[in-house]
Amino acid sequence: MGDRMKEIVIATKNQGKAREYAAMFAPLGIKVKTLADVKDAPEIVEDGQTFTENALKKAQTLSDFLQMPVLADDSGLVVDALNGEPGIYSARYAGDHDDDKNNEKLLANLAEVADDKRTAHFHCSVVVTSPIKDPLVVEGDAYGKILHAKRGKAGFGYDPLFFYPELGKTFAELSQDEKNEVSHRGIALRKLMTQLADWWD
Ligand SMILES: O=c1nc[nH]c2c1ncn2[C@H]1C[C@H](O)[C@@H](COP(=O)(O)OP(=O)(O)OP(=O)(O)O)O1
Ligand SMILES: [Mg+2]
Repeated sequence: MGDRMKEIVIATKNQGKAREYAAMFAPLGIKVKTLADVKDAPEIVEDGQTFTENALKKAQTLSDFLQMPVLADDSGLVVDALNGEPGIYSARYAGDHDDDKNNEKLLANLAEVADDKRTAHFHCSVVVTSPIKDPLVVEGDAYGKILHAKRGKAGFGYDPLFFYPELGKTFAELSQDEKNEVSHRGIALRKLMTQLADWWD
């Protein structure tokens, strides 16, 4: 990592994501800032057709505004029995960023679906852009199953319904470090780390 890279700006309003990035960047001595720390940040409309398009738009909009490198994360839950829904619409599936309503709608739509058909994965596209360089793009996926009721209080979003078979727990039953070790976001960020220092300098 370049000597000057002590801080990274993430184009996110999601405090759950921000906590996860903060935990993963902390051991590297890198502090995380988010849209909450940026004054008069431009509005970003997530109208892409893919996670990666949306992440590119979030990052590029803010790095053009700040004239510095910016990271963005577009992520969501892809449910096989629902033809990939909610997918890129995960944040506004039922209510706009209403996790409880989103989880209720997911359970309702899966009510008739048998256990062995409740497979799903979380996807995460992470992009780093700059005003002058080609973007870095990485992705990660975590595979599991959707339960019939919530379990656990940690995490955010769909975590309480997402059962991760390898650990026999939902993502909401994992500590921050445990989740980062296996999550779509952790996988994507570890891929990014292998390229970020070269890109940054
Ligand atoms: O690890 C996760 N655990 C549980 N749920 C998750 C996770 N990762 C994404 N998700 C869900 C939450 C939200 O419903 C959507 C993300 O939507 P997404 O647009 O990427 O994020 P967002 O709008 O909350 O914040 P922002 O765009 O400002 O980064 O997928
Ligand atoms: Mg969003």
